[in-house]
Amino acid sequence: MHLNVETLSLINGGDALLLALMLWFGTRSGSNHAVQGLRLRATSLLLEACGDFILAFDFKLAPQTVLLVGNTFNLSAQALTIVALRMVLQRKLRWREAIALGVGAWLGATYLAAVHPDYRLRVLWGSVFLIGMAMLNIAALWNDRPKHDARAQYLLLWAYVLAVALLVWRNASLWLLPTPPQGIGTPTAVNVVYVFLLGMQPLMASVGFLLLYNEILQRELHDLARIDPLTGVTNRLGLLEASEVLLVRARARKEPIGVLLIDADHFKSINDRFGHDDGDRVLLELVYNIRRMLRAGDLVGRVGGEEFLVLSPSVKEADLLALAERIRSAVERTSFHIAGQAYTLTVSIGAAIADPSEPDMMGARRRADAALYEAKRAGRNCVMISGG
Ligand SMILES: Nc1nc2c(ncn2[C@@H]2O[C@H](COP(=O)(O)OP(=O)(O)OP(=O)(O)O)[C@@H](O)[C@H]2O)c(=O)[nH]1
Repeated sequence: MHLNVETLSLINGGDALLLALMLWFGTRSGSNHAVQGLRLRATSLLLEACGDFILAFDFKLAPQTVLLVGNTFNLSAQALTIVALRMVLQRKLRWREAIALGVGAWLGATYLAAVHPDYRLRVLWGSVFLIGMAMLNIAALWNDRPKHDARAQYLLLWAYVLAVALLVWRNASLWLLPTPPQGIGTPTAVNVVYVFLLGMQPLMASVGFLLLYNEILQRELHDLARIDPLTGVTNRLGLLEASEVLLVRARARKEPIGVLLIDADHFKSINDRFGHDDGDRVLLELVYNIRRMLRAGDLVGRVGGEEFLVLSPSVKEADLLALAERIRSAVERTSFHIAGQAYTLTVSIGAAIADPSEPDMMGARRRADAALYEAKRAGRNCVMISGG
């Protein structure tokens, strides 16, 4: 079988076109920016396919047309991919940088083809800009990467690192070969390998994009399942998982964990007087007031309607009581604005200390519950700590 650059380009163009159509039709139902990113990627594949077809039929076209039009398609595709990837990752889009790199590459390649023809210099010029584009993608994938469950993100990152290596290899080969090719259409080993690997890039990058999209969706679902939709704090499931992590850490450090159970007093009367919507707003303000009193490592979660749990690692009893008192008094001093009127609210708090030797947090949670019950019985708006 004889595989030349034209045949490979025809196959590459067909692949890119098919991928573009699949990606376009497969993302028609969604509308979030990750989906818009995939659609932009489909558009860039379409442009890539056009560039490949130009190269496949270069024997029918004037060399200047091949160069000018082919480069326009390919560089636009690369620039769009930068923005598409950033859309999927929800990063700053960097349209300006993408366009500047594309235009810079095109102008230099055109000059080095029409005015001062030098194939090696032209490839070098183009490669510098393509490496710049790949670096923008690498930066998007590397910065703010999640600590866990980021396999697809790393995979795509390595694919771009390999693309940079391929460009370096191509240039090194061109400058070191005794008889370098005079154009990409010349059937040398370097050109064939380069075009072959370049042809795999639409498929690899598209699979990478889809894996990344799936990974981002999984992460969002994971977070959504652990966040209370009204207040934005951790829900019961999130608290359960976090308390296991905190307990493991507490055992390693041999330090206790403080537990606070905070319950709004007479919350039913707020709902009855002002309605559920205003009651929801009061809950949001209450959470804000609890959060602003916490230390960096503390965690607050919603365990029930108007009941919140605070986990405070590495605290002694006195510090925990001081924290509870700070929260109680902050809420008491706050004016909650409901229907244009200032309204005060109080909270009762039950506190308990979880010893790191305990098998789980359930015992401490029960003790905090009992202390909360005592606080309610004692007249509310106070803090009680479990005796053990
Ligand atoms: N607005 C709003 N109200 C809620 C929500 N979840 C629970 N509630 C209300 O919270 C109130 C809790 O009432 P109770 O359990 O009687 O407690 P309370 O009125 O705060 O009285 P004490 O706890 O005994 O001081 C009920 O009216 C619930 O409808 C919510 O998400 N939004």
